[in-house]
Amino acid sequence: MAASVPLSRSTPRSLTSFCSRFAAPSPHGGPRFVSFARNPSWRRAAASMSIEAPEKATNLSFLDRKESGFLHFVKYQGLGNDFILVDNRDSLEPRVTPEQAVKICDRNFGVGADGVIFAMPGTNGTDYTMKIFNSDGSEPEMCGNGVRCFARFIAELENLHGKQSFTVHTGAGLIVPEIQTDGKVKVDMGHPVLSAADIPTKLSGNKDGAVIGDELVVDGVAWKVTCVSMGNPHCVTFGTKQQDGLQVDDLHLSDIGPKFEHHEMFPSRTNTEFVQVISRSHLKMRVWERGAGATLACGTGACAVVVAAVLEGRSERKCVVDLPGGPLEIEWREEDNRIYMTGPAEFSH
Ligand SMILES: N[C@@H](CCC[C@H](N)C(=O)O)C(=O)O
Repeated sequence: MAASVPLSRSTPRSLTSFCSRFAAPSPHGGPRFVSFARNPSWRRAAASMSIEAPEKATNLSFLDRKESGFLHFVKYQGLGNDFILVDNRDSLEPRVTPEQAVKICDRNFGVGADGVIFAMPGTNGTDYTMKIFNSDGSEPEMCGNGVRCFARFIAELENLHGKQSFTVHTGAGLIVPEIQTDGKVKVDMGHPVLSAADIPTKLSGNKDGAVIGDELVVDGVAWKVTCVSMGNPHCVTFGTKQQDGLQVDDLHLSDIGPKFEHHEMFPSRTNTEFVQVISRSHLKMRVWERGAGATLACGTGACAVVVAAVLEGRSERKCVVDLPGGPLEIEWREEDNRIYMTGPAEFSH
């Protein structure tokens, strides 16, 4: 998306008033994204928004303006899961509140995105901290597609080229994305968490506390579910008790998704993945995300799907997972119990 919003006196009233509601103060007063100037496509598609129409003529691009009251941002997407990225490297205080994030993410009255991501200084010895708000303003622990976008954003901000790797502190702990020479990003997503209490789910689980192929009644239908946390909660299903073997294209996601998300068995709500097995190394899924609804892709969801498929004996540990926005490569390594996700992350034009 070319989100260029040069506000002027002719700016439509609706846009001006929208901007006024989420203009973020600049604590240091300096230009935030000086590095935008390096990349011509950023200069076109990166945007800033202000509470007021500029009065004075200037030769500077609006991206380089120093006035406080501008929120500078860019958009990235990973397989169509799209995010507004904000340079927050000077502070652990996000420049945008959850309420403002809801407005910015609105696809009709705002910029439109599945979430807002902040690039913050590192904590606990990491290079950076990633914070994210969902489009409903809630704050998830982790975001797989988001961390790939985050890595590309950092590389652009820091003017880094070629293979690069960072340590990123997230609500799910340490995450390590590595930009590959082909521009894709491979992410060490850490270990999956299987204990019901930690996911969290009230489903009782087996003797180890894991919920694998358990029954969950949703709207009178008994689904078979496996629950996995990738830092954030996931409920994965391959079908109902009656019908094992979903045709995911036939699902009415906006009907069934919210019923899983808000089910009483998930005290922190849940992301839900509906999965079709194409082969033992090829899965197809649709996702209903907590706090964002139906999205085109979910990285943590794709990881959870492979873990669930392995635990249910449906797939190998290395799979291609097809999402509506495209494929991700996922591997759950036996040697170290870590999950590796590889996929694209692109600047939104
Ligand atoms: N799309 C993300 C997940 C974003 C967070 C999720 N909605 C939640 O609330 O847990 C991904 O790619 O992992």
